[in-house]
Parts: sequence; C-alpha cells; structure tokens
Amino acid sequence: MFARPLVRTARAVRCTKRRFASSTASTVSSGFATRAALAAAGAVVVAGTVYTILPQAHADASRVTKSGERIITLEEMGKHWQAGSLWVAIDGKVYDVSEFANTHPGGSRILLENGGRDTTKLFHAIHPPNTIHKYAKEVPCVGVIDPEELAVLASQRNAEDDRIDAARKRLFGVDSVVGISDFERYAKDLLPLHAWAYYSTGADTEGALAENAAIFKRLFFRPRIMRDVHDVDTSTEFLGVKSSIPVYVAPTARNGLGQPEGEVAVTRGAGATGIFQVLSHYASRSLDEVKAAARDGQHIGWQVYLNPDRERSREAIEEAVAAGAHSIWITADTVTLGKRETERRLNAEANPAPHGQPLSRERQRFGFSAHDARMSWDDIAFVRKYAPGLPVVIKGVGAWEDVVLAYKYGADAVVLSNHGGRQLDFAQPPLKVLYDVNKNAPQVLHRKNFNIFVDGSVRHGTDVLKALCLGATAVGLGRPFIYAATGWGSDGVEKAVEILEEEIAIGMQLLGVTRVDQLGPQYLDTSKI
Ligand code: HEM
Ligand SMILES: Cc1cc2nc3c(=O)[nH]c(=O)nc-3n(C[C@H](O)[C@H](O)[C@H](O)COP(=O)(O)O)c2cc1C
Repeated sequence: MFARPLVRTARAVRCTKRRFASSTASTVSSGFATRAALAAAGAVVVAGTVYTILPQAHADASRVTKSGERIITLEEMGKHWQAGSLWVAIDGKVYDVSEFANTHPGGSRILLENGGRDTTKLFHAIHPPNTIHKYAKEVPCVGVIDPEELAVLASQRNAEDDRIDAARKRLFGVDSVVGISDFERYAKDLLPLHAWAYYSTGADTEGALAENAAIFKRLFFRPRIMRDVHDVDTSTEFLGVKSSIPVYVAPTARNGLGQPEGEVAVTRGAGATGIFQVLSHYASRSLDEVKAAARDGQHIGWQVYLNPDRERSREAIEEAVAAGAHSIWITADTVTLGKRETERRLNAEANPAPHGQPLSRERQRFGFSAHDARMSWDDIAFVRKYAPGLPVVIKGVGAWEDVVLAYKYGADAVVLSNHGGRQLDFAQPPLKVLYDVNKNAPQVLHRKNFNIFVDGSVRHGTDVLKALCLGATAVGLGRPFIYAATGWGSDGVEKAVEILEEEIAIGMQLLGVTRVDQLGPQYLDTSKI
C-alpha cells in the first residue's frame, strides 16, 4: 500500500506501543513515513495526536449505515494519505480528494499533509459553510467514519488544546488592553501554532513586513500650537459610508482559525463602533452570515480573487452582490502565493519529516490554481459587469504608476498595500508609494470620485494621521482585528477601535487640527523617508 519506503519509524513505533497499552492519545510528528507506520500498526494521527484504533471498529470493513453509506474505519481511512489515493474526513463523512487535490484552491500540499485524517476542525475554520455542497461533484463522498470511532475522536484532546485552555484561563478583561500591539502579544498564546504561523508571518526574509512598520518611525510631525482644538471630530466618509474614524477592517482570510465566530465577531465589533469591514474571499464565514450579524445600515465590502475560470468568478461576484456587498475589492497582488518561509518553517519544525525519509519527488506547487495570473486592467470592467453600480476598489497597488492606471481605468479607489508583507518580499511599503504619488501624480489625490486607502503595520493613531497627512482617505488594519477577536471576540474589536479613536483624537489635538480633512503634508517632515 505504501509507495514510499519507511526508513525511520522508531518514533512512531514507540508512540503506538504506549498508546495501545492505555488507549489514550499522544502527540507525535505527522511526517509521511511516520503516518504510514502508524496506519500499518492500526493507529491514526489527528491534529498531531496518535489515537487508538478500537479493535472492534476494524473487524468488519463492509458495514453500511441504514441509508446505505459505507462505514469506513479510521484504520482504512489512515491508509489513504498520499497523492493518487487521498481521503479526508469532514463532519464524519469521508471524501476522496485524489483528483481534487490538483485543483484545490488552497493547493495540494495542505491536502497531502492532512490526507488520511479527520480534518473537520481545520476545514471549518477555513471554509465557509456551503463549500462541500458547491464542490460536491469534485469531491465524491466514499462513506462515513465509524460512529463509535468518531465519538472517541471527538472526546480526545491534545497538548495544544491544553496549552490554549490554560492561556484562556489566564486572560484578563479586555479593558486592561492598552495598545493595539498588545492584542498580538496575547493572541500568540491563544492560537494553535498553525494559525499563529499563518497570521503573523510574511514572505521570504520578512523584509517588506519589517519595513511596513519601520517607515512610520521615519516620519515626524510638524505640530502647530495656539489653536482652538477643544472639539475634535475623528469621523470621516468614504465610498458613501460614514465611519467613526478613518480606519476600516482590511480583508483577512480564515479568521475562524483563532475563534469559532470568525469574521462574524469582527462584524459585530465593527458595527458597534461604526467602522467599515471588508470581508475576504477566503473568509471562514460567508457574506450571508456576516450580513446577518451586521446592524441596520452597516456596510460590508467584499474582496475577490479572480479565478482563471471566469464562470467561478462571475458566480462568486453575483453571490456577493445578492448577499448585499457594498463594494467589490479586487486583490491584484496575489496572482500567485508569496513564499511564506517563516510560516512553513514553524509548521515544518512542529511536524518534521523523519530524518532519513527519502526526498519527496512529488513536487507540489504551493501556488493557487484558483488565482488568475492573467488578470489585467480590463478586469475592472469584468467585475463591474456583474456588480453593476457597486464601487470597485483595486487592492495591492505597489507603485505610483499603477495608481494612475487604476484611476484611468475607472476604479473608485485603490489600496496601497503589499498584503501585509506576505506577497512580494521587499515590495516597498505602502506609505512610500503614497509619498511617491504626492511627488509624481498629485492630481489623483483628494478626488471625490477616487479614494486612496493604505494598509500595512498601522498600529497607532499617529500612524493613521501620517497616512492621512500624505493624502490617504482611510487606512486598513488586518492582523490587529484578528488578534483582538481571538482574545475577546467582538469586545476585543470594539476595544481596538476605541484605542485607535482615543489615539487619533489625542494626535489631532496635539497636531493642531480638529477635523481629518484639515490634515495635509504641511504637518509632516518627510525628509527621512
Ligand atoms: C474536501 C473538500 C474541500 C473543498 C471542496 C475545498 C474547497 C476550497 C475552496 C473553494 C477554497 C478557496 C477558498 C474559498 O473559495 O472559500 C479552499 C481553500 C483552502 N482550503 Fe480547501 N477544500 C476542501 C478541503 C480542505 C481541507 C481538508 C483542508 C485542510 C485540511 C483545506 C485547506 C484549505 C486551505 C488552507 C485553503 C486556502 C485558504 C487561504 O489561503 O486563505 N481544504 N478550499
Ligand atoms: C492572515 C492574513 C490573511 C490575509 N488574507 C487576505 C485576503 O484574503 N485577501 C486580501 O486581499 N488580503 C489579505 N490579507 C492582507 C490584508 O488585507 C492587509 O493587506 C494586511 O493585513 C495589512 O497589514 P497588517 O496586517 O499589518 O495590518 C491578509 C493578511 C493577513 C495577515
């Protein structure tokens, strides 16, 4: 059954011995060879934990349920973990993803890493509810997991569950959070490692990620004094939406990895504080769920990744329009996925392949077959066709020339962004792009029909003010809202906005302005940019 020779299995055998004696779980590596050995020994690994295969469960492999579905034991399941014979279990059902792995929008690697296992928890944290239904033809259901085994699985816990529970017990009240970066510090302990690795990291050397933050430290204010700044108004309006502060929630995928409500918690926090949210194409919750949690009059933008199969994109855009999306945000900086080296390293070190395992010759492109590498400026017209009347925003602009082109092709707004340093490493920081727009294309700044947003490592009210001084309409924050919701759900998001609002108000007063439209380059020293 196992195509790959098992070179080193001592570790797996030790674990199985211990486990068979006690029928409890132990945490091990899930390298391919290890998993092969475990399956051969009648055990299975779920989320890094070895579980006992109950003896009675694999006695009869031909059982069927009352409704005629084949009952599959964990032992049998565990044998289908490699390319060409790849199964995953979700909500008790077993799906054959051997073919689908080649076109899975999340890539084949993640399916190979999780093949032969129950992936229910991870699957739901990543995918909106009706995903399986939509792809039913591509992921044939081959049976159901033995219900007795399923019950055992559900009751098992692993060391990571215990670590997270302990961190939750230590967590204090949200009112004790002082600054935006604190949310990140606390979230690290509260998240499963793979979620922390996914959220926190950047591409390659993380040079772009570091510079996004560093550039703010090279911009200094030129405050003006002796002005009446008693009454300060931090509110603004963009794309026809009123916002309590010039800040919005940038679209981030898979918020459900950190807490069960996922993006819905962010929606409630954004609604309570009056800020705008952009929902990611790869959100863990659907736009319908998010809209159901929104307040009356609360607007939600929807971000799209254009698919090479434009029928899929058309369907997705039309669905978003039907669900009440306020605007469509086309992300243009992700024609392929950046190499997130730190993320891969953290995951690989937590789950290393056994030393001596032969080099895998099944090269898996960690790319996104679901992202169109042929997208062009004409795609603004494509999106408009299926989202008539909605604002269209181009996200991921990294050079001032493309700001001018976006304007020329009729976009309603752009987001200057390098995807939080997760795509092209050393893509210049968005604030530098904005500075270049000031120098080279000031005609596109402050236009009624064209907004310029900025995101990337905005963590203080003063960062927001610096971007606005350079002509940004508003700024997006990504990771901070994920982390705030991880710790405290929607209260965390509310608190994050409250912190920013206070900092923005203080900054405005000390700078000598009372309304955000008074901010301008005259308040900044850019000589060290
Ligand atoms: C078996 C049926 C599955 C189907 C039909 C499916 C479908 C999809 C789709 C449509 C996307 C694109 C996101 C979206 O449009 O919402 C996606 C992304 C993804 N999927 Fe799956 N998937 C399946 C199983 C899995 C499993 C078992 C895992 C992990 C154990 C997984 C991990 C991922 C990841 C990591 C992404 C990328 C999300 C991102 O980068 O933000 N998928 N999948
Ligand atoms: C975990 C994570 C997931 C993201 N997912 C998406 C996405 O699905 N679509 C998108 O356009 N941008 C995505 N981004 C980029 C954000 O929209 C935004 O550009 C970036 O997070 C801003 O930087 P910040 O996190 O430092 O605030 C993601 C960023 C992170 C950190």
